[in-house]
Amino acid sequence: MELDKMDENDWKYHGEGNKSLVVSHVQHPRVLRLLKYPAEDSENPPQTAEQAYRQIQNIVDFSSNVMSSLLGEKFIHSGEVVKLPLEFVRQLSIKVQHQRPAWRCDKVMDIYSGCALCLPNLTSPALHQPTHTPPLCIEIKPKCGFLPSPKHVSKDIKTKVCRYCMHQHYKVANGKWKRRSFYCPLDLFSGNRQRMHFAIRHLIEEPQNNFKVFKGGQCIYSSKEGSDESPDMNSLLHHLRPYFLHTNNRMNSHVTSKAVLNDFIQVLVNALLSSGGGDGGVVADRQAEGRGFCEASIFNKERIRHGSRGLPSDSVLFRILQTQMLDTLDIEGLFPLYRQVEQHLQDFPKERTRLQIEGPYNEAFLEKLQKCPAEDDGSVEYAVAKVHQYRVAMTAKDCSIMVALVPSSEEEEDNESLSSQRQLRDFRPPAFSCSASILDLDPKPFDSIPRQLRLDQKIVSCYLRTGGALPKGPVREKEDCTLLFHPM
Ligand SMILES: O=P(O)(O)O[C@@H]1[C@@H](OP(=O)(O)O)[C@H](OP(=O)(O)O)[C@H](O)[C@H](OP(=O)(O)O)[C@H]1OP(=O)(O)O
Ligand SMILES: Nc1ncnc2c1ncn2[C@@H]1O[C@H](COP(=O)(O)OP(=O)(O)OP(=O)(O)O)[C@@H](O)[C@H]1O
Repeated sequence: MELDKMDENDWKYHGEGNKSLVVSHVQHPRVLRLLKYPAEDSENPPQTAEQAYRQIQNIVDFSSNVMSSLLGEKFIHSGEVVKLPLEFVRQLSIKVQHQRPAWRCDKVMDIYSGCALCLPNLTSPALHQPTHTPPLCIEIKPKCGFLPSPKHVSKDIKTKVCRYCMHQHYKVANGKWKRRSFYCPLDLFSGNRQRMHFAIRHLIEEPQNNFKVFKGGQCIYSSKEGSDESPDMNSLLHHLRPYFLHTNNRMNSHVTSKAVLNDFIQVLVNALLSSGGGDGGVVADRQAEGRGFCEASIFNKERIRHGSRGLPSDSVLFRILQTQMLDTLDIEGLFPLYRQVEQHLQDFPKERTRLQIEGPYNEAFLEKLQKCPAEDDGSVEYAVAKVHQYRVAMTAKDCSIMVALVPSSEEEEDNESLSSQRQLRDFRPPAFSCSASILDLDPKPFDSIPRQLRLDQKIVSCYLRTGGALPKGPVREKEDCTLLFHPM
């Protein structure tokens, strides 16, 4: 990228979250991720260019030195900080403004620092030689996949109903989303194919900010926040159909919509479970302790035909779950330790640096959280290590997975078809090369912890007030088998 020859016409709006706005290059497979600030700060940027540069460098360091070691290098693309001409950034901001969703416009793109994070465009993968059919990329923000231990929570409901399912009630009550999603992260992280299939079907039905589909780098399926309408599933099926026309080893143009959707979900489940040659060990403790099933999930436990096999030990979901589970105390158990650290920093402000509260996110930081004593010995080191662990777990609870499905080239498919005809008489899944990456691995600020506690309390009390009635028995059998199809 020639930084002195940047032209806003080479870039287009790609997407955004709460903290950053992403533009993609029109020709090369890369994106720029720019910081956002609250709109009221637009006249006076809240930090200097040097601070913005440091913030983005911290993101790179946290991703490459800390999260990469916990999640596995093969899933991580940390990118690099780039300095951009200010005029380019200003023009870019004007260019993308009209494409931004209204509900994200309470924040503005940073046009002052000229700093951005340059990353590979994970929606334009080049795993194989280019094929005629564009790759499909599926972005899933899975959220927290386990229930907290009863030891640390004050409300029993937290050990029965997962945070995501409770949060849905709060989000609908506050108008963030019009409809509740029946996706449950504990089903996705179960490692049980039926439960995972079920979870993904509910992500498709009500994607919110947890599910998007890209085709050839373009977003073709996502929720529009605040909109009354469900996303257009017929349009999604229309896009997916050409990828899933093979049944019984034959091209079949009469494949039903249901079959297309089932095949799509099956390929996605396979990609999420793919172990990349690992030993296939399983997450045992979460299941055994009863922390892997949420009572609000509408998946009927009795439908599990085969016991859960757990997640393969180097699958992307396993690595994310293990990292999330560094939160061993729940926010309620962690908060007193946070207060202890806060008090210590008030008494000894210089300790902030030694304890690496705002980084640097280097090997020493990783060591601090990995070598945390098993028991609370009352030391500030213990408290800091638990806070660091909690923050890392927060990042893992808020990251997204990008699964790339690249159709095999026709030549490869022909060869594969010959061998698979010998092996599989009745079903040949579509041939894709799959890969998974993890995105949005920013460090969560130390002082975001009190907000976590307040939000936790609001979510639980809202759930107990409005939605606390758990589904009774094996309910919604019908719902868990039926997706709403409209004639195409
Ligand atoms: O607190 P949560 O679980 O609602 O997560 C926030 C996300 O909300 P979600 O529930 O996924 O819609 C929220 O996502 P949205 O803005 O709702 O798309 C952010 O990811 C936020 O992270 P940050 O403060 O921008 O670093 C997330 O905040 P953190 O708690 O991870 O800091
Ligand atoms: N490397 C990438 N390649 C392709 N698309 C990307 C990449 N990074 C981000 N995106 C897209 O941009 C969107 C916003 O990015 P990201 O999730 O990093 O923003 P954020 O502001 O940190 O989100 P959050 O709301 O979770 O804080 C993502 O949902 C994804 O669709």
